[in-house]
Amino acid sequence: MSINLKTIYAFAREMYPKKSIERFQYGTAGFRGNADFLDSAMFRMGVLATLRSRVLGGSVVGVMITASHNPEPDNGVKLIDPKGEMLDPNWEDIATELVNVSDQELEEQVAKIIKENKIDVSSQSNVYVGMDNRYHSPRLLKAVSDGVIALKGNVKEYGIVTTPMMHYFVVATNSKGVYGQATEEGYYNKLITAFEKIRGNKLENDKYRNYLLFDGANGVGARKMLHFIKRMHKSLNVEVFNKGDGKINHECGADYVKVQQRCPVNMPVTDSNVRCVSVDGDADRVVYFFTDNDGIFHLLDGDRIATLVADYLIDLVKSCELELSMGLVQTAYANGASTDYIVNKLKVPVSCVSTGVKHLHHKALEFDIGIYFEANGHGTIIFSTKAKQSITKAADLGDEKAQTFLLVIDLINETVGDAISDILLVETILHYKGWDVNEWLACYDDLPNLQLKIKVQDRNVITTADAERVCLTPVGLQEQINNIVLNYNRARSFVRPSGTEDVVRVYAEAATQEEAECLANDIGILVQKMAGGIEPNLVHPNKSFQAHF
Ligand SMILES: CC(=O)N[C@H]1[C@@H](OP(=O)(O)O)O[C@H](CO)[C@@H](O)[C@@H]1O
Ligand SMILES: [Mg+2]
Repeated sequence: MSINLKTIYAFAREMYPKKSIERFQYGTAGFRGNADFLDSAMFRMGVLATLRSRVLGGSVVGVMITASHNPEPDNGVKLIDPKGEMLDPNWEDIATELVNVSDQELEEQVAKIIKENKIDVSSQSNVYVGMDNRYHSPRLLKAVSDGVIALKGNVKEYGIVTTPMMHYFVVATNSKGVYGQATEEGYYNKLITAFEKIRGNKLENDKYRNYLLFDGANGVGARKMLHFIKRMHKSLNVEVFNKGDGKINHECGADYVKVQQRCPVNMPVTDSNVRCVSVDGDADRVVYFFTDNDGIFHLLDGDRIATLVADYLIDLVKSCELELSMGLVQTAYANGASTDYIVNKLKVPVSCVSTGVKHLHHKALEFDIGIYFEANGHGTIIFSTKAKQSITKAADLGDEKAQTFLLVIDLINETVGDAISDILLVETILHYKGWDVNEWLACYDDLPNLQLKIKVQDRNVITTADAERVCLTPVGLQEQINNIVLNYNRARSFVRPSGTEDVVRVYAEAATQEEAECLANDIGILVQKMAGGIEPNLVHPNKSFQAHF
């Protein structure tokens, strides 16, 4: 097979010309931005995925088209490496260069990647592509596929799927079916079979009620949840809201509920103490919430899920009498109270890494059982080969707890955070414990906290170290943050440039809600002053925070 690189240039010039002069950066989760300007980046990512697969001996590489929690006009693209991980960091740089060259330079740039990585262009290449349900996703999916075809790679289109489903399909194929069947039906079967076997026939237990309200964020998660419901024989009674008739993520979804700390729209949370969940636009994150007898909203976020899961897995390991190392990975956004609870009560070591699941996943690989969750609800659990082998051995010897443990592993999408798999896991644990939401909430008290977004001229003037907890530049900013934090009780604050939006994020937590709000306000004003804020009224001096989000 010979490849004429001129076809790439012709394609690019005629069908996918570069429309934007703005520099793209492969960020926390790939390229993101207004969908009108992404066609060329999509085509080029199709080209790159083909080359990446060739470098890796024809293993399947995935491409997911989604802008996750971003607003409706945005879209994005990220590549999935063969074991389900995010793209290799060296290739993130290659991707950034490829997306930013002009149409005229494209042919030469592709030739350079081929040469530098010693790619045999006649070798096999296999790329899977999937997309979320944004109206511009089909157009962008075609651009990715055309990129693969331009380099004579094989492309398989999965249509509308969640991000974690794409990761699952990639791993299932590359593991030659050991991880599961690489079809939508195979995915549902794997999770539902494990869930229903663990749950058995008794659907309610003590205070646990078999009833869940599900906010689908008008994204792909809603329609996939409906597929689950159809196949689940009522083992989980779920009602789905925000199914897709409104704008994606608009006043709903996991990001809205977590950041605004309030219920999503169009969800009748009238009964108190009913478990509710919100997933984000591509269903890789989930947060729980409920309103209590006084109508007060309570959030059970990624930190809560992580602690619930850790507690349950510690019990399973103990009852199977296994020697396995366990670690929990968080980011600086984790609530300080959750970290204290994990270290002091659960006695599990905690690591703090930079934002973005690729960092958490990487760290979690160091443990036999690595639990990782971002506070926003994005996370999963991964098990080492040693862990799986010793649990399987115990199960084969007839240990019933070990048999349950294997089913729990099957229920978890180890390839990446998966909102629906995480929900099924949380429901399994709450059902096992016989808990309602109040018992779960009572594990520890969250420190009040707040996030602000500040628009600045160039967010990259802020650089950080120590898992983003310390600002290196602008010089002097960190010292001033430290001084402000001293004015508040149990306080912590940090700032970092977002990797998915053109903003600087401010995080603040303190002993009381009022203190957290004042602290966020002080730090926000400081950032505006020292990092070139462009909308001075974003941080309102009277501490009314509505305007910031
Ligand atoms: C504070 C926050 O929630 N940040 C999110 C957000 O990243 P930023 O780099 O903060 O924009 O999107 C990422 C991708 O979905 C997610 O991994 C991360 O946790
Ligand atoms: Mg997402």
